[in-house]
Amino acid sequence: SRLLPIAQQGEIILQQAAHAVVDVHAPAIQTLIDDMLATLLAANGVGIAAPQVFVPLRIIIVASRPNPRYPDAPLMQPLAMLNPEICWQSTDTYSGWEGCLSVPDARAPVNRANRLQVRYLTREGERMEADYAGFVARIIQHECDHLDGILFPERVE
Ligand SMILES: O=C(NO)N[C@@H](Cc1ccccc1)C(=O)O
Ligand SMILES: [Zn+2]
Repeated sequence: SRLLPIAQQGEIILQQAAHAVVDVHAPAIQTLIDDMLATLLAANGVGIAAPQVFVPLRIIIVASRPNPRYPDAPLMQPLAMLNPEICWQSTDTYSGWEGCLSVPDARAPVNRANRLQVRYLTREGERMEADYAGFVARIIQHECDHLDGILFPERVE
């Protein structure tokens, strides 16, 4: 895997909507997923979206785990979600601290839905629907915002 450059706030790519992946099995898509994961781990991140590495595709990786930046984060296997769609989210929201690999040295409390249901394709092309809550649900909302060109400071009330 390669470490990819991470777009910083101000890059136009971060303000644009990304496009759906058509061929999940394309070698370039599989390589991109591997490189996004390597880039995320090297940055001690818990999530990343393809536009952050200058690729306007609807691919996110969710990889919560305790690390120096989020010591209380729950541990999960890193998960690539292709063409993710939040198909339901709870009306109850809760505030939590967020950061972004594209917005350096910024942390702010953001209100997010506490629970959600997301439909996505796995990197193997399998259609999934799953429920998430808490910090992992927060990461998913943060990453799906990137796919629509929204950065977390725009969510700060
Ligand atoms: O920039 C990203 N993701 O886009 N990475 C964030 C993800 C994130 C999301 C929500 C709360 C905390 C952290 C990070 O600091 O690892
Ligand atoms: Zn981000």
